[in-house]
Amino acid sequence: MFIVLEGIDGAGKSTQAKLLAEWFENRGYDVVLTKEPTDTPFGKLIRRLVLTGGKEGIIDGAKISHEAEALLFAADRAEHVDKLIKPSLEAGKVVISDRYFYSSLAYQWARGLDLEWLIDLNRFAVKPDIVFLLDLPVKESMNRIRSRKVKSEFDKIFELQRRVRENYLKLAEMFPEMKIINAMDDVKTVHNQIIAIIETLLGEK
Ligand SMILES: Nc1ncnc2c1ncn2[C@@H]1O[C@H](COP(=O)(O)OP(=O)(O)O)[C@@H](O)[C@H]1O
Ligand SMILES: Cc1cn([C@H]2C[C@H](O)[C@@H](COP(=O)(O)OP(=O)(O)O)O2)c(=O)[nH]c1=O
Repeated sequence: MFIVLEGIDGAGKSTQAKLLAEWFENRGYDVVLTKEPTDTPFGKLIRRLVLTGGKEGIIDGAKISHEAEALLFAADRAEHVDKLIKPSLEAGKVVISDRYFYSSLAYQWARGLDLEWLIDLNRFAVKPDIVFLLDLPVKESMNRIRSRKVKSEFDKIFELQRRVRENYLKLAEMFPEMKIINAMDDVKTVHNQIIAIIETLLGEK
């Protein structure tokens, strides 16, 4: 089974991914907990070129184009799918990924790129069985991760996150595997919402 967690920064994805992995492990499943951007050289390249502490990616004094950003995320994902996700699924493991191609659709679309081009670019990515979209107002997510962000960047980040949240909600209407979870609730309640859906899914398998 392949499960993905999506949502804006600070929505609770890594918290819920860990809890979900433990839930499966306690039931005897072999679990692979992973994330994008990855920790491979491709993911490290993205962190160095694109995610420079909340600032725009800069190479030799020039900003990286949004197209180049999208291609870097897709290259990291192609390696992720080929080297970890596909082999793990073929070995019968449960794969839980904190972010996947839906992040590229939501974020790179919010940067002004064409959604159809982004969907085409990511067509190689195997479809998950289910995607939990942890949805919450940007104000709440920003409160949760206040310490992570530079204050001067606050307004710019807020506006981008607002667009990203809207994009995710639009994507949830286009991709039936996406389930919207109210991430405003406490950690345990959000976990229980996720588990209820997983149990239904396991019952169907
Ligand atoms: N349901 C929740 N209610 C309140 N705080 C939460 C909740 N889930 C996570 N947090 C806290 O919010 C912060 C961001 O959570 P995290 O799981 O790292 O989000 P993400 O991986 O989506 O960026 C962390 O400090 C975490 O402990
Ligand atoms: C996977 C992915 C992430 N992102 C963005 C979302 C986040 O703001 C950022 C980094 O992801 P994040 O989950 O914050 O990773 P970390 O905390 O380990 O740095 O990258 C994209 O813009 N496109 C993508 O395809």
